[in-house]
Amino acid sequence: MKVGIVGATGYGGLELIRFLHNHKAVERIDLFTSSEEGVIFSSKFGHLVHIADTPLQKIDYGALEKFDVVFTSTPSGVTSELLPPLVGKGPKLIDLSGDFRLKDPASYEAWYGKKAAPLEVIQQSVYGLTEWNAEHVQQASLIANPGCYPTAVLLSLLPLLKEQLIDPSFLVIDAKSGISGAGNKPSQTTHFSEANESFSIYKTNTHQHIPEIEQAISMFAGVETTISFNTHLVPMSRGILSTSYAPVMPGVTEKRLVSCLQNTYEKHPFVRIVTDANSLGTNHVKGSNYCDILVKVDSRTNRATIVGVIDNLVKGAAGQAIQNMNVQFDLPQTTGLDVVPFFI
Ligand SMILES: NC(=O)C1=CN([C@@H]2O[C@H](COP(=O)(O)OP(=O)(O)OC[C@H]3O[C@@H](n4cnc5c(N)ncnc54)[C@H](OP(=O)(O)O)[C@@H]3O)[C@@H](O)[C@H]2O)C=CC1
Ligand SMILES: CC(=O)N[C@@H](CCC(=O)OP(=O)(O)O)C(=O)O
Repeated sequence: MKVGIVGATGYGGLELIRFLHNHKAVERIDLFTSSEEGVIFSSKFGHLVHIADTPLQKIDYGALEKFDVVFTSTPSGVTSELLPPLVGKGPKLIDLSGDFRLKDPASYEAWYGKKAAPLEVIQQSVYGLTEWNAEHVQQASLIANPGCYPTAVLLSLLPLLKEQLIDPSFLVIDAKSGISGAGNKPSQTTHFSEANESFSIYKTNTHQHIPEIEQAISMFAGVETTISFNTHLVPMSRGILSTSYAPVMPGVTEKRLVSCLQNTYEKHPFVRIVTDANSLGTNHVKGSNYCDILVKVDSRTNRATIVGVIDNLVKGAAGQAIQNMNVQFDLPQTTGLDVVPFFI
């Protein structure tokens, strides 16, 4: 199939190229830019010499319409305007940004501080958390790829919430991310001299992923809840680790929680349930499409500690997008990671 990537020069776009280059179903990859038309892609990214030697192209609707799949890996606020004219025109659209995730435009505007996409287009979008929504993803023409934090949080919590094994009324989620989660433009907080040897909280109680997580818990677990969710910046390149705390329902054992997770993800190749905390950490998932999940019950408080670990660029962005493409076209759940080297 022929694939176009808008936002190819960003971190998500670079990982998409790495995956797609070895994907058996992909015969051609075209790369689009809003700022560097004509620049030979590999001249900017040495690890892609001989792999992506094509020039960056200007974003053009006539060209985009001809692809089988178009990935948009742009900052929020871009695709809400760019994609509506393309929906239903031919290519399957997989958007990595937050622009089509929230079903309520007022909620998007409140949390993102930007104008929402038209309601009729939002209504057509399907939330692409592959492990939980493959059936709908298969039919969709516009897929809203989940955010990075929501991927780690939801994959680890949804099974336990759906089976009513933990109490949704007191969910506390403490999440940490590497710097690449913030994209390739340094800001004061992500600049090396600020982030290195530091550890900081940001967007305290106001993170835009709060409504996305609550919406997905309602959608997939059938539970309405208000979460406490906070995010922290860790001086590492990539990776997310989220630790959630919730009271365990009366009579539920740790064994029951573990088996619920194991049963849910038995047929999902990219989720691993780990039982030993020593084998859990962002280094174990770097560059991979895995989400690792650990659950332990604190016997003193009868609260569960639920940990989800992903590579935010891969499981949270590009890899999840490729999984969505595979599901849409009924392709094997492969990623083709082996040959193309890492950038970071
Ligand atoms: N980084 C991560 O871990 C994750 C990111 N995401 C989401 O994926 C999306 C991409 O993230 P990421 O790759 O990190 O972002 P980056 O900031 O690294 O890259 C975004 C790219 O978008 C292009 N771009 C910027 N402005 C515009 C515009 N107005 N019109 C068209 N293209 C534009 C730029 O390329 P050019 O100048 O060449 O046009 C830029 O390289 C974001 O929405 C992010 O929230 C989701 C999950 C994880
Ligand atoms: C470390 C860091 O800054 N991470 C970003 C994640 C951005 C993201 O994925 O947000 P979208 O929902 O807009 O796609 C953040 O916390 O805002």
